[in-house]
Amino acid sequence: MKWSEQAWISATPVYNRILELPFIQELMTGTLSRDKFIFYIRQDAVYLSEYGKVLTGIASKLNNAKYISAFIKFAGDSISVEQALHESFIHELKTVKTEASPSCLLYTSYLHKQLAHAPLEVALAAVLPCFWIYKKVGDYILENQIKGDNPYQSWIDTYGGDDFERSVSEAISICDEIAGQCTKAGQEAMTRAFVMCSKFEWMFWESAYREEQWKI
Ligand SMILES: Cc1ncc(CO)c(N)n1
Repeated sequence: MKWSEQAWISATPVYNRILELPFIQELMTGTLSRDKFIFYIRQDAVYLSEYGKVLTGIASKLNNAKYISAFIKFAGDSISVEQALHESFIHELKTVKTEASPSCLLYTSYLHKQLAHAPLEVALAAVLPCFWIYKKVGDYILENQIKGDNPYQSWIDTYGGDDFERSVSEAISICDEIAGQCTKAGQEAMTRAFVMCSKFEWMFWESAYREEQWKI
């Protein structure tokens, strides 16, 4: 079995809980409150700018030209997606700089920590849920939504469908090729990071629904 197949099996209970989240269910029906969605988009802008830096950092540690250009492209895409979503949902030109919520800070700090201190394959596994879970959630919504006026359709179309699919398959196959050169213990460490970041994806949406604030 490929590493990715086994990693997905390990993360499936978390993925199923993500689909049940009110944020995802209401995003699908279009009933999600605009305030909750805007809170999410602002936090996601913070997230994506850190995520782009982590992807660039991974690129700088890779040795294979094909992988390097893939990760540089992923980093560039994360910036353009952020800009496009920001423009379509937050129309004001100047937005106040958003402070990361506790969940957003936890997730981005974990990614930076893997990049700084973990073996490269573990950092790779840590960024994979960002691709794979979004793709699965985007497809789930596209398949189950009742077509009509959904104010969040451009978000759904960004992650469901074919364009994002190519990047996701490429990220999965790079992880599999690198996992193939790792020991069993190395692959297990990859899976732990993959499951951990899948939990952070759950936390990110769950915290956006609550418009999570700092308690102090
Ligand atoms: C929190 C989060 N994870 C993954 C993605 C997809 O890139 C995103 N936009 N935001």
